[in-house]
This record gives sequence, C-alpha cells and structure tokens, in this order.
Amino acid sequence: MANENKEIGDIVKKCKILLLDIEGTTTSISFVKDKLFPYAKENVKQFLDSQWDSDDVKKVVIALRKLAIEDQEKSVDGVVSIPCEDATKEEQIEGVVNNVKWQMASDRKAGPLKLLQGLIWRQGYDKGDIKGHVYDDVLPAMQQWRSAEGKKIYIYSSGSVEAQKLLFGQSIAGDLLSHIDGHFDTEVGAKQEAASYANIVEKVGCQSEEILFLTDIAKEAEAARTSGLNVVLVSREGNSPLPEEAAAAFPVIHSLEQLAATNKRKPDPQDEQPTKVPKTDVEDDVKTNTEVKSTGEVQLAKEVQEEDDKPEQMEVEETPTINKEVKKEKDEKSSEVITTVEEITDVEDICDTPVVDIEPVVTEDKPVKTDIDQTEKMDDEPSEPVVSSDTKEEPKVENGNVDSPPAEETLPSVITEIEEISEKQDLTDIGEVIDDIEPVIEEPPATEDMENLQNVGEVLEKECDEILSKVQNVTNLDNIPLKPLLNTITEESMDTETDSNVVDKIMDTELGLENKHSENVTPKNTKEANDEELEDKKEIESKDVDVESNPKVTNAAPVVKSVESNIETGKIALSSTKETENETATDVASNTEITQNKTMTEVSSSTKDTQNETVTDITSSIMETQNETVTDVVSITKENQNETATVESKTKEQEKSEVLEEDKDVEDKNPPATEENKEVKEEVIEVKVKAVHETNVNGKTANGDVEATNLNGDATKQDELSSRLSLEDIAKVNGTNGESNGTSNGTEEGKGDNKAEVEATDIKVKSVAVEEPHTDTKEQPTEA
Ligand SMILES: CSCCC(=O)C(=O)COP(=O)(O)O
Ligand SMILES: [Mg+2]
Repeated sequence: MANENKEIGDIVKKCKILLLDIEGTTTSISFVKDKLFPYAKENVKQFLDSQWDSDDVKKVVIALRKLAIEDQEKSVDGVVSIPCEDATKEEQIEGVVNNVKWQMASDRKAGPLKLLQGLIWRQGYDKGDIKGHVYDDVLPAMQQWRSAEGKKIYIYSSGSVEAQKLLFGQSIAGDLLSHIDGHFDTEVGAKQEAASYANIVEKVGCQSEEILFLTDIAKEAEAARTSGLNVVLVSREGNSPLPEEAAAAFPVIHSLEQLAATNKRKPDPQDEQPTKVPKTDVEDDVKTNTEVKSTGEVQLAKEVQEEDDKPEQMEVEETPTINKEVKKEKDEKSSEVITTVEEITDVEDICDTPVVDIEPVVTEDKPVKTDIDQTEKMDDEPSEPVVSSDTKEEPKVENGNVDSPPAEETLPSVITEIEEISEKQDLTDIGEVIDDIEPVIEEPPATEDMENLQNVGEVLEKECDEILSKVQNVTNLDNIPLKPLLNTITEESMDTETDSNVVDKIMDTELGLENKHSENVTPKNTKEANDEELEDKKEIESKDVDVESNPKVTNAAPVVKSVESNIETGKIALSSTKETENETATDVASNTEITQNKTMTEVSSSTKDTQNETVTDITSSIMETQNETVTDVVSITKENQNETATVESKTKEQEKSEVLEEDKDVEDKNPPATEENKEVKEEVIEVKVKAVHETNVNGKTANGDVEATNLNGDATKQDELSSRLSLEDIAKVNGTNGESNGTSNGTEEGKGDNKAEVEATDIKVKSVAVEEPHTDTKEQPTEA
C-alpha cells in the first residue's frame, strides 16, 4: 500500500495534465443510469416532437438514420431502423424514438445517441430537472491540481461534450467548468481504442507520459496505457468491480484526494502552459454553448471565473514565487491545524480537555450524501442552484460545539484566553504579595515617635528648667549684688536730694542722648561721635544736679570695684551657664533625630513658662556675646556709677566746695582713690557717651523698632526705661543682632510677663550692655 501510494505520488508529480473520465470517476454511475438515461428515454419523443424542425434535431436524426443503416448492414442484433426522410414526421419520430431506446437499452456509446441524449438533458438542466452529480473530492482535486500544482484538466467521456458541460456547468458542486481546460468525447475515438488517446495527446500538444488518465474501465485504461498515457484506476462505491488483472496492473484509488493531498508541489515554471494549446472538440462545444465566444475570450472568462471561485488559501498561478511561498506556508499552517483538530474530534475529549489545552478545531462542513440521495435530491429539487461546500463555505473552527471564525483567526483568540488566565494568575499573586505586605504596614510608627517626642520634650523641659534656675541665679541681681549697690547709691542720693532723683537724672541723661542719637542713625567715625558726646556731656554737666551732697559719690571707685568683683562672679556663672547650655544642646541633638526647629517648637509649646523661654533666649544671647557682655556690663555699670559721680561732681559751687573738702578728707584717708576717682570720672563719661551712642546706633540699625517703641507714648521715664529694657530683652530674644537663637516662639509670651519685665528692669544695665556691638572692641574700647 505504501509503495502504491508512492507510485501514485510519483506519477502525479511528473504529470502535467489530468485526463478525467466522468461516469464512475467524477460522477456516480447510478446518476447516469438512474437519472440521465431514464430522463432521456422519457423525454425523447416529446423533445423530437417539439424540436423536429430545429437544425440540431435534423442533424441528430440524419446521424441516427445513418447509424441504423450501418447496423442493418452489419446485421447488428436487434437493430431498429429509422424511416427515411420521405416518411411523415410522426413516422420518422417514432422510428427515432425506438432506435434510441434500443441503443440505450444496450448502453451503447454511439455518438448520435449521445448527441440526442445531450440535447434532451439540456432541457432537463434548463428546466432545473437535472443537477450534475460530482463526488465531493472533485472540486478540491481540481483546485489543487490546477491552481496549486499548475496542472491542466481535461475531460474525456463517452458522453457528448455538450452533456459534459451541462453536467459540470450545473453540478451539485457548482459550475466547475472554470477548472476544466477542455473536453473530449467519442469524436476523438472510442475510449477503448488506443488511437483515441493518441489523438488527445496530439490535440493537447504534450507528451503522452505527461498525461494521467483516470478511469473506472479497465479496457479504457489499457488503451490509454497503450498510447503511453499514465493511468490510475478509480474504484468508487457503486462501480462495477475492477477485474483483478486490471487492479493488479494499474494503481487504484478510491478518492481523488489520494492524488491531490499527497502531491502538493510548487508549480514548475515549465508547467505554466502546455507547449501547444490544443483545440479540442470540447472547445468547439464551448463556443456553441457559451453563445459564440472566441477561444481567447473563453479562456479569459475562465480565468476570471476561476479567480472569483478561488478560496483564500489557494494561490494564484500567476502569483510571484515569493508570494506563493508565503501562501504555501500559510496552507501548511492550516494543514497543521486541521491535523491537530482531527486528533480531537470527540466531543467528550474536548469537554475533558482543559481550556488552555484546547486546540482550535477546524471542521469542514462537508455534506455526506449517497448517490441515491443526490439523485433523489435532483429529482426533488431540480432548479435550486447548489452552492459548493468547498468554495462557498469557509472551514469552521469549533471550540466544542460553538461555531468560531476560521482557524487562522481563532488561534489568537485562544492565546488571548491564555493571557487572560495568566493575568488572573498574576492578580492572585499580587494579592498574595499584598497580603504579605499588609502586616508590615499595619503598625503605624507614629505612636512610638510621639511618645519619644513627648519624652524628649519632657527631658528638654526639665533641662530648660535647670538652665532657667541656673540663669536666674546668674541674671538675678539678688545674686549679683548690683541692684543693692545701685539702690544704696540711689537711696543715699535721694536722701541728699530732696527735689531730684539721681536715678531720674541718669535716665534723663540716657534718654536725652538716645533721642538725640536716634535722629542720626548713620554710624559716624569715632572722632565725630566723641565730639557730639562731649557736647552731650557738657549739657549733662550744665544741669543743676545736686548730687554732690551724696557722700557716697566720692566713694564711687570702691563701689565700682565691688561691682566688678560681683560681675566677675556673674561672668564665671555665665560661663558655667554656657557650658550647661552647650551640653543641653548636645543632649538634645543626640536624643532625637527630629529637626532642631521642630524640637524647639515642641519644647516651646510644651513649655508655657514664658520666663523660661525668655531666660533661655537671654542665655543664648549671653552665649553669643559672652565676653562682650560681661565686659560691657562692667563698663556700663561703671559708667553709670561714674556718671552718677560725675553728675554729682557737677553741683553748685557751694556744694562743690563742700565736696572738695570732703574729697580732701577722702584723699587724706585714701589718696589713690582720689586720683583714681578723677580718672574714672573722665573716662567713665567718655565711655558712657560712647556706650550710649553705640547702643543707639546698634539698636537703631539692628532693630529700629526698639527705639521707636521706647520713644513713643507718655510713659514716665522710669517706665520708659523699664519698657526699653524689657523690649531690649525681647529684642535679644528675637535676635537683635540678626541672629536667631531658635527660641523666637517665646517672644510674644515674654512681652507680657511681669516677672520678666521686673527682672529686665532690675538688670537694665546689663541689658543695655548686651546690645553693645561686639564685633570690634578695639575701635570702641571700654576702658572702664
Ligand atoms: C455527461 S456524460 C453522461 C454520461 C454518459 O452518457 C456516458 O456515456 C458516460 O460514459 P463515460 O465514458 O463517461 O464513462
Ligand atoms: Mg466511466
């Protein structure tokens, strides 16, 4: 069997022309015997009666009469004569009908009989009473051979060319004439005569071995082989059994698919056209049956029709080779799909198959009909055109029982399903990942941080309290015996001055100088400033201040010494405070990663004690002005003390004389003090003027609001001075010198704090000194 198939394949491969028999090969024998022949017998008389005067009928009647005469001459058994032309029409028609029936009864293949049959069947086709039968494999084979393999297809049948064209032109598979290159009938000779095939070879214009003849009759096969043609016997269901000799001598097939499916090949350029286009009797018939078209027109019409009928997967013969390759590859894919589908034909298999494993199922909607069914259908449905299932219906792709687009369009759909499933799987994985992540993000870290912040705030608050207490000890005049000293001086002055207060005078002097210098904020050189200060000094001296009566004035130097000593103590305390502050800051920085501002804000908000903030700020300011502060405190303290002494020395001459006398007493008791007192007196005035000047300049420049605030309103001098000092403290909190100490949030609260004001008032000398510029002490020496 394998060798036979290989032999068939090799035969088909080398052949360029297919020569096809009809009855028993492309068409069932039953269709001919049970449909066509009976139709001819039943309609022959009616046809002759109606068409007696037609040329076709006249020619046929002449041919039949001639054949009958020959049969009589040959003494053929059972021969039926036909009356001559002199007989009546009815006599002649009766003779023709009886002769035809006699021939048909013996299944004669005589040409005149086949011509009349063809004329009669044409009526049946035209009326729709007949549909030509072809096996299902006919059209695909024709397509494959002709379009894919570039072969030519010819028909050689005992039936007339007209009958052939009727059958294929109006077949149950549609009009197949476009797939047929030509027709041969008994005009070229009897099918069982070798000469007939030689004629065909000549007519086709090719080599005999290039033709493959397919027939169901062994004698025809032998005749064709005799003429050198390749022959394959066709054994259809319903055919007469093949003789054993013939079956052994020739390859036998049961379907044309055996030739078409196993012999796909790329058309050879030499296959384009036969070397000679044969003009066959079929073409003559085509002219007759297609209303007189030239051979070229017929060929062109065939090509056009062929193009229209070509399935998409088929390539065109004239298509360039590269496109053919692509299409061929496409066809191979389709074949692969079909092959796969054939493996899954059981519905249960499909149902049991996972979705992702389901292959696209391609089925061809092929009608499965028996010859009897077809014959009956032709009888029952004579006029409805039958659409070829092979050409008009696309192969169906089925997924289970659902109709789907063709296989090539369905493949992506399957892939899409797989992708969707993959996406769902991905979502599941993502959900799992999320589940894994959620516990990680469930615990917000804010609570712990807030607790840490609170702890830090509490620690800072405690530390601030400690710093506060330390700073209070430092800045409190109760600890620095400056206030008692000043109070002592003031009280003693007030005791001696009934109409004037020494402190008020000092304030007046300071405010006066400040008012004056506030009008000129532009820094001046030292000489100019000194000149102006000297004028101020003169004005101060010109005032009628009765302080000389104060016996303590002459002892100002020892007092200053005492103040210096106490301030020195404060200096040490301040240094200690600075260290503490630095340590605190370090602790704060090390205990929390929160930014400094945030931390300080937390501390400030949690620490509602304004005093703490104020003192803290003051402490920071003290840190910034470390050396200058202490020095200036001493300087200004001395300054005020000495100014007091200076003012006191500028009393009435009478008092002055008394003072001089007292001075003498003092000199006698303590001569260096007198000398020192004189120097202090002069230097203190000078320094005081400078200090006040610089204070105003600095305050105006760095924080102009301070002076404006101080100079506005009707507050008493004491209040103004207190207010100024308080505001100066606040200014220090705000960073008078333009430096932020990080505690600005406590400024507003510090303004309204009486305790802070009282203390600021108490330390007014210190506060004033704090505002002293500390950038260049050389240019502004504080010699005191
Ligand atoms: C269309 S031809 C009808 C069948 C017919 O008349 C006939 O003789 C068939 O002979 P074949 O050579 O085709 O077997
Ligand atoms: Mg046959």
